[in-house]
Amino acid sequence: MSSAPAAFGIETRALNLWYGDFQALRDVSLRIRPQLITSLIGPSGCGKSTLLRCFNRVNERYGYVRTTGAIEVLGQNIYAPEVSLVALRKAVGMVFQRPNPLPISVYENVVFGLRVHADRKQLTRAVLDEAVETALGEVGLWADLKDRLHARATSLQLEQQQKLCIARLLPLKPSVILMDEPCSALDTAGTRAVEELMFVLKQRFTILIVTHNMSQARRVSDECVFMLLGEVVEHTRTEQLFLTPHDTRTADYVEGRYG
Ligand SMILES: Nc1ncnc2c1ncn2[C@@H]1O[C@H](COP(=O)(O)OP(=O)(O)OP(=O)(O)O)[C@@H](O)[C@H]1O
Repeated sequence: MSSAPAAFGIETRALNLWYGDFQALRDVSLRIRPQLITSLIGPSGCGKSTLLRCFNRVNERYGYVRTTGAIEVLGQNIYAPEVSLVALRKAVGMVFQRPNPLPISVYENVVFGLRVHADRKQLTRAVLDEAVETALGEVGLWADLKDRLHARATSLQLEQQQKLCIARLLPLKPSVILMDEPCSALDTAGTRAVEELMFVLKQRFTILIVTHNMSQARRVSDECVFMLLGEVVEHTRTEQLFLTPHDTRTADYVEGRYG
């Protein structure tokens, strides 16, 4: 993926997606700005996760998925023949609902992506050590884990596991981080900790988060996208979407009248 400056972190035009005969996304045209947090909100089944998964082309693992329209990440068409899935997934990292560190050490989790993507000859012990210290430092885990780098990642607290899942994206220098309900397995303290981390990370990335939690969308996001039945109903500044939405369907949703 090229790193040329682009006005939008993600842009879609007339994006449609079908699971077999069922159309899950309808004519989605969106511009997601970099250095912001954008939340995708809407009732269950409206297509939030499907849309998120378009941006790293994960939906394609199902043979019965068909997509039309355009998707650009940092100005580059992600379906262009010269874009490999490996390069795309390096540029577009993803964090899931349940923390999913690999059942290996903390250290090996952080360098896993480098071992897959980077030239082996360049991966000296010093390079790997530095990558681990930097990535764990960026997510605020270094002080807690520097003496436990060889502990099994799955033995950490859930909050630490989720931060580790974010840390392991960073050595690959992504431009976009997708988060699908990243706090739904965490308690209040863990949720706050991950939200604070998102504020730090947004200075460098395009962050797109799916959340069911309206308070969280209000707390963390600069912009919100409200979806209904596979369509984008409204995309605007968070404050506006919650206080003075344009569309009555948005107002009904944020006021809790359905969904
Ligand atoms: N792999 C799949 N195969 C077939 N249909 C699917 C698949 N994944 C999702 N769908 C359908 O596509 C629609 C959108 O689902 P999606 O999970 O994207 O919605 P969502 O807004 O993220 O929902 P939730 O908030 O419940 O996670 C739903 O009707 C769902 O049943």
